[in-house]
Amino acid sequence: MQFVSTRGQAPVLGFSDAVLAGLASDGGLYVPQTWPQVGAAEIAAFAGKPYAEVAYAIISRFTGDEVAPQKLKAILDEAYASFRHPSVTPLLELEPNHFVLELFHGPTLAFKDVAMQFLSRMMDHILAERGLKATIVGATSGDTGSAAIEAFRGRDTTDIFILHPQGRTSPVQRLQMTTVLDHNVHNIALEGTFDDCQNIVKAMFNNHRFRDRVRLSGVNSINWGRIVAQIVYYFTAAVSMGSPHRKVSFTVPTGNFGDIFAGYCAKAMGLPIDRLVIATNANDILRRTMDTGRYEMDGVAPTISPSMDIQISSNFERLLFEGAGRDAGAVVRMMDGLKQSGGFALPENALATIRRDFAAGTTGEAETKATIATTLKASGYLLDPHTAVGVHVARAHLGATPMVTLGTAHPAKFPAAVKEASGVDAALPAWLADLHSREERLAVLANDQHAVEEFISARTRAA
Ligand SMILES: Cc1ncc(COP(=O)(O)O)c(C=O)c1O
Ligand SMILES: N[C@@H](CCOP(=O)(O)O)C(=O)O
Repeated sequence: MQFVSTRGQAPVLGFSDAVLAGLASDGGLYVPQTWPQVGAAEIAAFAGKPYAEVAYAIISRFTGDEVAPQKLKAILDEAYASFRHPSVTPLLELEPNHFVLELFHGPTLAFKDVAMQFLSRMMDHILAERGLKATIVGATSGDTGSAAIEAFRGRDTTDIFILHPQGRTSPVQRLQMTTVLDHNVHNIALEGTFDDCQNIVKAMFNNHRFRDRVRLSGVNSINWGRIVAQIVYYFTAAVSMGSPHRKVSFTVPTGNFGDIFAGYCAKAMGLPIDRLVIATNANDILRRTMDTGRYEMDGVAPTISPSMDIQISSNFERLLFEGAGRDAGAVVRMMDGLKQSGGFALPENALATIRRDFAAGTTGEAETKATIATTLKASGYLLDPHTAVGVHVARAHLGATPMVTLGTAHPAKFPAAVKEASGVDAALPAWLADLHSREERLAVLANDQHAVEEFISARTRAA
């Protein structure tokens, strides 16, 4: 399997090189050259299989012969043994025809663990085989950072540097990152927003001298290695709802568009998905884009679902590439518009294609809190604020087709918001119970690419 950049100028790469590259050298994102297909009989046969086995069936289509079958199986078995639920990503019925796919049974209580537990082992394997070390960078609004740090901590092949927006994550999210004191873990609290963190990460990738000198690699969902692992749970969820004989819709609390793009990939591979519903919080750039056909930035407002406080939704570029008929030139024009004037109009063909597969809705702050409270009262189920954004939007899109809302985080990651909405204290699990008394280590840096590069250069072992 080969991977091409959405901007058409970077070299075509195999799986391992695409994973190590993270962002393509032309600033684009890697996507598979073609979509491998999974036939109806094979989908049906996934029923009742262990999660790691389904993961192998999906992911091996992308790794091809680059990773030996036994090695890939071992990586997946180990990755999903770290989950505290035997199904890994269990599905429960919230109300008639509406289900929640719980993606938060991994070590850091958010859906990011599903991909990160795989990616860290895969990168470790690729680097060890080549006798290399890499510098991992990531931008986080809270969950990617903790999942990445947990997955990469203590590894010899990598040093990891995570940028989070100072004061804009929940305290639990921050502590899950800053209390990990392993020698290869470095936390940077940036004086800026998540978008600033992500801009600096992308700018470091586009500084080719720096990128090559420290052997830069990324763990945000710009890395194809993240997306590929997130495709799997769309298959397991749909199969347990009766696919391929029955269509299923998904509502996805959305920020950087990685999670919902994985749903699009599953559909492109043959999974009978009806609608993919984008659920945004008050930072509703994607819902507005769907309504108006223009992607227009207008500032980020802090919300009680902070992991989705995003304006520059990186993976939307992958969808634009697909929607525009894989016209890399059109993608470059749109991304230039974003850089120069903070917005762009979608070409008509792209908008029509995207509207065929996707719908969108927004949940405001008051509605998020009300959804947490009313859901608890009606069904005894405690939602985290991100999943609540999804549940509220999903309810407006319920129909004959079963709807699955992705449960992206555990409520205990956002105790203040959950308590305010429901009166309930969401307790951390035993392995995190002493989180608030652990020692913290972090560096506060200005929103300045040069300062971040100097910080990394002085500490990485990969240079
Ligand atoms: C809890 C939670 N929900 C939803 C999202 C949005 O997911 P994505 O960025 O893949 O759209 C995030 C962050 O990515 C998150 O941490
Ligand atoms: N919400 C994310 C933001 C980064 O998203 P990613 O999926 O691209 O890594 C977070 O929790 O950090």
